[in-house]
Amino acid sequence: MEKIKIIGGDPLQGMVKVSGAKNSAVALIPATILADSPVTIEGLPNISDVRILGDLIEEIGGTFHFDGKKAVIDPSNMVPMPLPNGKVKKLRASYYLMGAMLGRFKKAVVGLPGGCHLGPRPIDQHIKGFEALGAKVTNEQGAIYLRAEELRGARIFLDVVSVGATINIMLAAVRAKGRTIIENAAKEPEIIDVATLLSNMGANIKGAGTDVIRIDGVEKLSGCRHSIIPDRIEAGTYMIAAAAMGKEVIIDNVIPQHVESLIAKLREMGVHIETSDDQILVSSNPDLKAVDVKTLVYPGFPTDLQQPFTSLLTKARGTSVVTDTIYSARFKHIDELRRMNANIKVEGCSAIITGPSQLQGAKVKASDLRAGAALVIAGLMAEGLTEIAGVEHIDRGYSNLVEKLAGIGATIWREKMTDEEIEQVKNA
Ligand SMILES: CC(=O)N[C@H]1[C@@H](OP(=O)(O)OP(=O)(O)OC[C@H]2O[C@@H](n3ccc(=O)[nH]c3=O)[C@H](O)[C@@H]2O)O[C@H](CO)[C@@H](O)[C@@H]1O
Ligand SMILES: C=C(OP(=O)(O)O)C(=O)O
Repeated sequence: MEKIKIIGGDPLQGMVKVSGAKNSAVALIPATILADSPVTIEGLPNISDVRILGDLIEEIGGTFHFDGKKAVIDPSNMVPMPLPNGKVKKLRASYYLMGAMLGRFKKAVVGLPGGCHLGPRPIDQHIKGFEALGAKVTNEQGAIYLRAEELRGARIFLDVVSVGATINIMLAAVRAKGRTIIENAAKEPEIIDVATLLSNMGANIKGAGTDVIRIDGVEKLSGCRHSIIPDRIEAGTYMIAAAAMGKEVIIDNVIPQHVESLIAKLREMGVHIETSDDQILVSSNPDLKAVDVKTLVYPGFPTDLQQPFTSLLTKARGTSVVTDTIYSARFKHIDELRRMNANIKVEGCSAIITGPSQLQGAKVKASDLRAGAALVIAGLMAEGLTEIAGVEHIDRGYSNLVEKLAGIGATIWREKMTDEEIEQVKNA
């Protein structure tokens, strides 16, 4: 086990390159199950979620050759091997194996997924979609059993706007007989990316990126080449780090339109931002203003940036209120920020931050992926040494985070934890 160490206070300057989007990658890889020949995906992030999905692809008989950026996946010899336990518990997106295996084999057994603990994360809308397409779905001892004689297109209205359910239903529907219409669909850019891959494989999908998606089932999907979109959450994380400590930082390989809600909030705080086709320049201002933020579905402010943004707000003058309407309990980072001298209280689904506070280095623990990002940003701002445990959460979603931040001037490194430290963290 490793920890991240940061000596805070260094100004950030230079260019940081964003990797491919985690939340696309983890759907694109399972989507390849639906093809009958090899698929090449370029620009994948080198994160543990991707590597674990690669292992799962191999567990069901596929091949996954990954060089840290490009993966060649051959689905031709895959079989509907049950995956009730094991690696499926290590990430959230293993739920996409349900839709993809159901779509190809008309049956699947997949354990309930893991991923970040953000309060309840039901998958009832995924199951409602599979059932509407004709699958019988049961939950037996924590694994979902899916079976269908045949899949038939259906009209499905999602009760809640869900990224995972929208993509999973698309995966199950692309090879179903007839037309599927998903209403109240999620509109995140990752959904368009997955629809683009499926279309290049031969699927017939219209409307991805709007709240009505129409899919006309086809019999066969074939291999192709696909280039993934940049990670808007990783880009946002570096933009927030730059707003916290940056002289002038250029975020490279970003689609500025994907982070418009963040750009608007940073400008409201007084941060200077310039955008071009695929870069964003962020220059900070020592006197930042407090702002209120509410997380919403895309194109609203993303819940995945709520935690890192909260760290930044400790530096702003006045009182900020951050409300998470997607995950009302996504506040496990707050106690750790308080340990670092932040003045924050949580009321219901809101965090109330009073600033500015000069954060102080401390030993803290990341409880989940974006809590980890929040603590890294806090460590960059803090006086003295911060030590962050729980690095395995950060490794789920950030490719070379330490190297990228060191490359723009941060004093940050990884170190092996001693047995005693591992014990202390486990018991905390
Ligand atoms: C792998 C991946 O892409 N993860 C992202 C995805 O997660 P995920 O796809 O799991 O999140 P959803 O969009 O499904 O969840 C949105 C909301 O709907 C609720 N819900 C969802 C499904 C369901 O069947 N029933 C239900 O009630 C959830 O509890 C949550 O309150 O979108 C989240 C919201 O943008 C992001 O935080 C995650 O980073
Ligand atoms: C919540 C997240 O991931 P996951 O859904 O994979 O747990 C995230 O990326 O912030």
